[in-house]
Amino acid sequence: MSPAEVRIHWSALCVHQTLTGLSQVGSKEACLCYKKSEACCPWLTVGQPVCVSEKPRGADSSVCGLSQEKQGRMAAAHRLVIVRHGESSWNQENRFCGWFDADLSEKGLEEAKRGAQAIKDAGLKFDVCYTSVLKRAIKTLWTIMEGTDQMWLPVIRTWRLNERHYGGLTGLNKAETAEKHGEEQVKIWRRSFDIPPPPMDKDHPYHKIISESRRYKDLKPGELPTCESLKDTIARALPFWNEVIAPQIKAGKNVIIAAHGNSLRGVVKHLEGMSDAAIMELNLPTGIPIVYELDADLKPIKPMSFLGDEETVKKAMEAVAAQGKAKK
Ligand SMILES: O=C(O)[C@@H](CO)OP(=O)(O)O
Repeated sequence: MSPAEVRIHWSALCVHQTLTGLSQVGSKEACLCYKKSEACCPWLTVGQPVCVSEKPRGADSSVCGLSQEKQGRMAAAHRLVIVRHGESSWNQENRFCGWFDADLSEKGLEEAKRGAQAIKDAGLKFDVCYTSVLKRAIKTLWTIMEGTDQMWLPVIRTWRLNERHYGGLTGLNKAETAEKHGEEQVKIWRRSFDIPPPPMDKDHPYHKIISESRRYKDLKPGELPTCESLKDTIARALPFWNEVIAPQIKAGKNVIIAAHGNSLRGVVKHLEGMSDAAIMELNLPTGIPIVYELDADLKPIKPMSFLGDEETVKKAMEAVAAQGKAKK
């Protein structure tokens, strides 16, 4: 067995589910796992053992460490921080939100404040901030800027980082929708890669407030969606990533993106080269900043790292996944 080359955060393993030995991962004493497919984790080689703990069982702790040479080879050229907004009032009510401009709940504001503190504690500084045109993401960003004393930074807002448009499901309770249509169908609507929810008709209660909002007046014909799959969301977010954000990162700017569960899942899928199947299982927690270390080509050199304790992150991800379950 060749020595483990990468120390990996266990929650990142659970996210990708492309590693063997996951049953051992819950324990702090977890040992070696192996990547089994090319689906994701570009920083790992298939068959390469990876260490999922500080001290793998039955192995010398030096097995975990990166050699000096490896550390040099894997040095990050850039760092990117992404953060999903804190809990919104519609997250709290468990309603499909999409392009509806729900505000942060009190808990969401507290989550954003904790996220700000974590960024401050990590000493992260930014040069430019990107967010959507929806207040739950904008306020999360403000809270982080305030809490880290960086309120002077430039902020670029774009509809291209908006949440995925939930079409006709907008405003519906997720658990009630699961009772009516089944949990499987709701999972398909929430997490499938290319199956969109039903479109939002003109007589939908939230059609006017969303589609006639002044913030979208400059969109070109055909750009204003009536519903979006994750694939559609990526298709409108990626041009902004490629044309605006990526060049800034490559120019050496420290970037933070405060956006939404699904627009950020799109960014993660793109960065990590995740398969359409693997992205289905990724649920991003609200308000917990995520740090990526990137090489010069903006490929991650290690798994995403959460600025939050493992247990909180795990629970928050599970809670997001469970939103689509029917009430018992
Ligand atoms: O309702 C929404 O807009 C999103 C994010 O809150 O939900 P989901 O996690 O179901 O994609």
